[in-house]
Amino acid sequence: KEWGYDAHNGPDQWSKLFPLAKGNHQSPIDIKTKEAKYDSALKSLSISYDPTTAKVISNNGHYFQVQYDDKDNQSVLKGGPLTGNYRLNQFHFHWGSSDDNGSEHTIDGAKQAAEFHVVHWNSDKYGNCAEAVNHPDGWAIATSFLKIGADNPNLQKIIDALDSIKTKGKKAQFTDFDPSTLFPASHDYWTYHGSQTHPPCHESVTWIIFKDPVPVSSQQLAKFRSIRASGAREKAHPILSNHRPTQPSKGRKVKASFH
Ligand SMILES: NS(=O)(=O)c1ncc[nH]1
Ligand SMILES: [Zn+2]
Repeated sequence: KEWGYDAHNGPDQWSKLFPLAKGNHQSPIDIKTKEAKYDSALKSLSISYDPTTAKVISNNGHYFQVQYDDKDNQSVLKGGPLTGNYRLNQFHFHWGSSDDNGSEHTIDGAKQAAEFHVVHWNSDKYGNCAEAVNHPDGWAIATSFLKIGADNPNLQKIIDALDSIKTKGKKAQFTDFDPSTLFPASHDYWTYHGSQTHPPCHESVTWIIFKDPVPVSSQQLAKFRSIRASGAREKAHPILSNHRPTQPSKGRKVKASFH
């Protein structure tokens, strides 16, 4: 009985097996832009990725992800709300069953078509990504919203790889990809402390959410939905939607890097 996004194993059921899902610092949340306070102490973000550290694209049955070689600090995120080096480990996306929903975080209640998560871990303090997720300052996730518009050429290499990882458990070699090509031109961001957005839902994430969206065409996004939760020899079960609903903010303050 694996967690998922269907009625029988979806977000409302997760806390039965993963009690952290009922915590007070859960993600995603709704970003109320008028309540987000500008914080002049927030530094500018330093994003430095080596595209050759991209290694493998895989289908874990929940989404597809690209994993990076994180044996040293070749691809790191620093600055912003962060102290020290956060090493790039993987990226993935969340989407919905139609273009009018799909993001996990919302902006003043508005859902975006999809959401891009670039996962990093605190390599100054912890030995690896899995260890870091057990600590409040362990992870940092840089996030951009995808908005329906023109074809995004920076997504095409990913989309062209999806046919090779159609079913759960499949992997394929994938390199020479810089995730910052899917960040907006402006690095204005909101930041708050929260959790992984799916089990085990550890509250170890500094979220860094870019204000401006990046484009994706409806046709490109439709290809995401062809990825399957089912294995090669099982009945086809496309992942039409894999976003968690927003969680109570429980008094948490969202800070803004911009006026
Ligand atoms: N969606 S997320 O980036 O918060 C995540 N990745 C792995 C577990 N949870
Ligand atoms: Zn995610």
